[in-house]
Amino acid sequence: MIADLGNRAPILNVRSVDKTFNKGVVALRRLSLTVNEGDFISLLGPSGCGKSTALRLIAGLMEPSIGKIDWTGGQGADDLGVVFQEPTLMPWATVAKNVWTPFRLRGQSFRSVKDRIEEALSLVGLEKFANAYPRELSGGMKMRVSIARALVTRPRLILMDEPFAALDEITRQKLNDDLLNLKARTGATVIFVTHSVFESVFLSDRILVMAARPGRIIKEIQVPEPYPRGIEWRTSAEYARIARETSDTLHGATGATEAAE
Ligand SMILES: Nc1ncnc2c1ncn2[C@@H]1O[C@H](COP(=O)(O)OP(=O)(O)OP(=O)(O)O)[C@@H](O)[C@H]1O
Repeated sequence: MIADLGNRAPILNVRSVDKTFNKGVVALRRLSLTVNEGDFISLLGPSGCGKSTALRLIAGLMEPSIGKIDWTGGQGADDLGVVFQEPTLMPWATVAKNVWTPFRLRGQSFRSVKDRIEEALSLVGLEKFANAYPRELSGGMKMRVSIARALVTRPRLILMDEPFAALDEITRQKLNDDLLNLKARTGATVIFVTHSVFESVFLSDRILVMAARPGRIIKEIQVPEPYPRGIEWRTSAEYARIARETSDTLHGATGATEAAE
């Protein structure tokens, strides 16, 4: 996995997508976004604004009611990696066997992809835990296994749905640092769903702030700070300024929604 951040070709286009569920719940209205190779995009918004629905549509797990999603990747498991809030590991299988899952589902033997599994575990710093079982791991380590499982096929796009929300603050910051290191090493393109203003400003180069009822993007905030980012970025005046702007946008939107009720 060699980083090639010079290439910023568009790989995904979401074009004016609406998603309406049965009983008329409009989960998303006119969602449009373009994802370029190497982007780190956060979808930030309050509960119920359609973040998970947007990810599920992009993952092809459901169809838009209106609009179109153009994806230059194929439909195969190779092109998309998905990480959920819960690590969803199989408790009876070792770490390595859990990471093997996307290949196993395609009928590829463990032995034939052993190198790829080792590579993915090394990317998340768990190479020494290949033979451990999930019950032996901390919450943060379990999440790393889940990330390794998403990376093992070297996907073109990684979708992460609040992956660190259930972790304590210190572990969460550590995994944020590790995620950026991983991005630097692999050139990964990421769409990251979060409730956290601070996490979105630390990680992303673009933040799409969403509002609820109907779910929609209300503002795109650019974070022009170059990668790699570390503690200097987290404690800088510019980080604080963008976090403030993002927070104001989010609270303005929430206030508007509440006022409309
Ligand atoms: N399968 C479904 N059937 C009906 N309504 C749904 C379904 N899935 C989601 N919704 C509704 O669509 C809206 C958006 O839900 P979604 O889970 O995408 O929001 P979210 O921003 O990810 O929320 P959270 O941050 O709480 O996970 C909500 O009003 C939700 O109740």
